Amino acid sequence: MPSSKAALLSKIKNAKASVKVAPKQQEQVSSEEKKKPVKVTQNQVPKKEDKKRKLEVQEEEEEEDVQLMGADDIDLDDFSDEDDMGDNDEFDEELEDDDFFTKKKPTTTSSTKSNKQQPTKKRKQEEDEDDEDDDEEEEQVNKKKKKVFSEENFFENDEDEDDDFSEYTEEERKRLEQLSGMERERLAQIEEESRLEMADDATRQEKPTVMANYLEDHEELPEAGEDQDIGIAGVTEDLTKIHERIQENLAVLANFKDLREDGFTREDYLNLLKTDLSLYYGYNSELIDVFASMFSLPELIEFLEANEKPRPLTIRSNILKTRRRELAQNLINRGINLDPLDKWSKAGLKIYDANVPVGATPEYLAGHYMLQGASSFLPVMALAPKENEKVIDMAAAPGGKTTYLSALMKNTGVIFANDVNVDRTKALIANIHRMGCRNCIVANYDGRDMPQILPTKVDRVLLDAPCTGLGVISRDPSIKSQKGKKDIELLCKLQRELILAAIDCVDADSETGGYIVYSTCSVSVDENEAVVNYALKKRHVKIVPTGLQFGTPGFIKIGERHFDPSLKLTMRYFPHVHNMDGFYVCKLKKLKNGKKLSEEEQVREEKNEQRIQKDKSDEKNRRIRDQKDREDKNKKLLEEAIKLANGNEQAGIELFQKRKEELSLSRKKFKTNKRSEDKFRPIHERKKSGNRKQKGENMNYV
Ligand SMILES: C[S@@+](CC[C@H](N)C(=O)[O-])C[C@H]1O[C@@H](n2cnc3c(N)ncnc32)[C@H](O)[C@@H]1O
Repeated sequence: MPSSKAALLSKIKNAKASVKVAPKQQEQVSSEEKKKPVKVTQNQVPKKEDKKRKLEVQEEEEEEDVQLMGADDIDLDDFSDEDDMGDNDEFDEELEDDDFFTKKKPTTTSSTKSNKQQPTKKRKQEEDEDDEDDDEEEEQVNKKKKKVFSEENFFENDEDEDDDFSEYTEEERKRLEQLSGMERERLAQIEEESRLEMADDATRQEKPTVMANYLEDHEELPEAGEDQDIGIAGVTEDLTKIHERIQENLAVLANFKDLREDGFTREDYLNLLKTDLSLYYGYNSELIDVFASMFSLPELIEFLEANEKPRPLTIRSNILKTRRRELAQNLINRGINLDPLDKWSKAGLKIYDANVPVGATPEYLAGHYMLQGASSFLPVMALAPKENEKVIDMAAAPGGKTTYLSALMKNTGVIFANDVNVDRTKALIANIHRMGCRNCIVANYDGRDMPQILPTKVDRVLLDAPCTGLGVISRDPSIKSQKGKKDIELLCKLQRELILAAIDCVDADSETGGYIVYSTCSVSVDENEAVVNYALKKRHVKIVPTGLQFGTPGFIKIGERHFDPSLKLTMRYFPHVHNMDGFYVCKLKKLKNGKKLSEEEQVREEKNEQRIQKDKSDEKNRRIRDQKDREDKNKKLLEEAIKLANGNEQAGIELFQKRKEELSLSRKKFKTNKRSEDKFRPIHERKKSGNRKQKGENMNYV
């Protein structure tokens, strides 16, 4: 340490002493109290013994909790499926002798709760480690401090001095008393300056050197959206190093003003971060861009991390064939370790582990359940079809949602289960049969054509649209590298066309329904909010609440893009927030049949309508005029005929009628001649003469 700094610190010690402890107070402190351990300040670590005791108490309490909630004592009412059964009397009656109430689940179930126990142990271990860390840290801090002050040779024998300045030698106290107020102020100022200087030193020492380190190993910084070689040409750096750089970069971006390295912009750091994220997690740069535009940086990391872990395995019990508690019991007997899915579902079961393949049990083959991700329940619950309704599942294969719709409708009404992919309709048909659904008609059309094909409008439509699958990356990691902006673009065009078709299939005047649910298993805004926003502009629909108990509201603003405020009624589900597949659910109510036009289209349409009306009235006036002309002509002819009959009215009328017949005959002859001539003339000329003929007819008509 430079000697000037040592001198400065020595002054500070004196100043601290003078400011902190007034001589009078000092006298009041008994010698015994002086020997007491220094009081614990905010930054100090609590004593190990206290911490240990606290942990023991905490652990005892948690053990009690775990015992109370132990696997053997699971409340079997949790398996009730009454809600989903609706008012179906057959299922509503309680099973009085249901041994589910008395039987305990096999002890293997305890692993279902081991999640609850684990944290306690883990926490204790962590706390112990923390304790050790804290102690080590404390020791190190003390060592450092001792070192600093021993350099000053000031309080070198006083181990506690830097924790508290309450103990001073007689000599020091005398010196303190001699200090004038001004000196104290001056020294306080010096202390402050020195403190700032030291803080600055510390910051400088801790400042991460992300960019400098990167440029030591690389020729230049990565450009925005640049994909780095990974796998094929070999990973350019080891992942640990990339991970460390990600952490440091995040720290810099979180405190950019203080931690940035000179000469680098925020954008440089962001580009490097995105490149590192795509290398570390194995995404193409386009997808990282898509996600980075949706989440804050810490949330982006959480999302990417969540995609690395599997989601819980869930099944949906089929109330057309069984009750959930019955199914649960049967599966437990087969060694499957499960629990009710959650409060919000009366049909779902969460599987922890199984000794048998869950997709091949006799119960599965008999259609007692469907293997289905928890988030796939949600669009069907939002659509909430009623018994005896007409419903379309526009993109239905392999039928997870169709079969749920069928169960909620208790096999009544009709479901048009459609899918454009003929191979996938085979799986759809198989599932419909296995699950005992008798109200489904399977169709194989492009959903966009359905409004024209279906003979009738329906009460509700589910459009579980084809999408990029950006919400189910943990199930299919190939999405990370294989999907990009082009896929999003193509799919959102199809999604827009499908959503309009779905709306056009619904009867706005349906007495029980008039609803459309749009869902995807993608998290991208383009495939979700942007599609619904488009539909709001094109059709007479409004967004209504989904009726789902949880979820994150849809985006109404992202970057520069703004959507209709009602989009906050739509629901999003994220792997890192809800521990389920990423999903989007929007419920629409159809207000009026027909298209909704843009302002420009409306003006055009109105002008067109006015023109049609004008044409109609012109035609009417022309007819009246023609009629009047004919009457005038006839009157003139009759007068001429009477004149020719020398005033004999009767003879004049006869002459007039004869003349009319002659005119009529000559007109017929003219027509026939024209037609036979026409046969030998080219079509375009015939048309022309036809036009002329019409005009001529009008002129000759009497
Ligand atoms: C997300 S999957 C549907 C999953 C299904 N709803 C379920 O729960 O089992 C999307 C489906 O849309 C189908 N599809 C794609 N384009 C379509 C179109 N133009 N019309 C109808 N279906 C389409 C795909 O074949 C695919 O089966």
